Amino acid sequence: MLVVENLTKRFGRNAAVDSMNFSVDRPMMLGIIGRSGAGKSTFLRMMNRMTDATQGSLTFEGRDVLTLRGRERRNWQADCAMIFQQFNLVPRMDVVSNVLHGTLNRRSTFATMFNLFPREDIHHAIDILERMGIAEHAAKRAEALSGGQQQRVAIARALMQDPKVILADEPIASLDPMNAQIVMETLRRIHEEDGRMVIANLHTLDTARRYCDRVIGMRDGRIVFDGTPAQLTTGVARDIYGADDSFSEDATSTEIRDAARPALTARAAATA
Ligand SMILES: Nc1ncnc2c1ncn2[C@@H]1O[C@H](COP(=O)(O)OP(=O)(O)OP(=O)(O)O)[C@@H](O)[C@H]1O
Repeated sequence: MLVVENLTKRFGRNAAVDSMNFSVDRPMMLGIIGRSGAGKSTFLRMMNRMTDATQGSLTFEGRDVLTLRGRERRNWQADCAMIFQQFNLVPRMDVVSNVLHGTLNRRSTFATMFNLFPREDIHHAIDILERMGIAEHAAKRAEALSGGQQQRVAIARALMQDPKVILADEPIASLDPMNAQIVMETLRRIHEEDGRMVIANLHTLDTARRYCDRVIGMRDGRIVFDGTPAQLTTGVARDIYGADDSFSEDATSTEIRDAARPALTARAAATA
């Protein structure tokens, strides 16, 4: 279904992604972990065609993604929706209009200029917001919502595209543990109920273990681990994060715990 071969992205002499190879044969929840700068975002951006690869190939259901041009490329970007750490909503725009912006690629310039949305799209947007548990906020400005609610609006906007794949670039890195859990459960539910593939860059081991079917570990642009959550032992994690014997699982945890002992993220651990 997804085949990645020798995928490489160089920025000058630096290989952000270095000969990445893996394949996925069914829709699943795939987590990509690794310390800051490992190449996780660059991979998602190549898959979504926001960044061009230097070499290699990526095919999805037989579609040669990296060679798509024009309308075909835009169609792929609709099939492959992306959500981001900072939500990327229009803060002063109401929630339902933000969600409706997920249909932009199939609307005319005229309709876009005057913010005209077909009635059925508006109903569909509200149905999706209901599914996300935030329909009562539909008329509020996006900036009035909490981070967790804003991320669910961003997921709703992605679902408006009816994508085959959702790419989530550190979707919970800006959220408190409670909201992080709600957002991860939402992504898991979208995978299980709709059969969509979810690929999520994650900073925390326990999140990857808990929600993903398979985990890829990256270090310096290379895949250094590819396996099940059960195979992701502390020793393996130490390899991925490049930490020494003092590496502690706690340092990569977002578990809800005593507020007096806030959990450090892996990013914090890696840069500490
Ligand atoms: N536009 C760019 N120009 C130059 N170098 C870049 C660019 N984008 C990324 N890089 C470099 O590529 C490498 C991988 O970056 P990338 O953002 O993919 O890592 P990451 O694992 O997603 O890290 P983070 O978790 O901090 O986002 C880093 O060394 C980064 O500095």
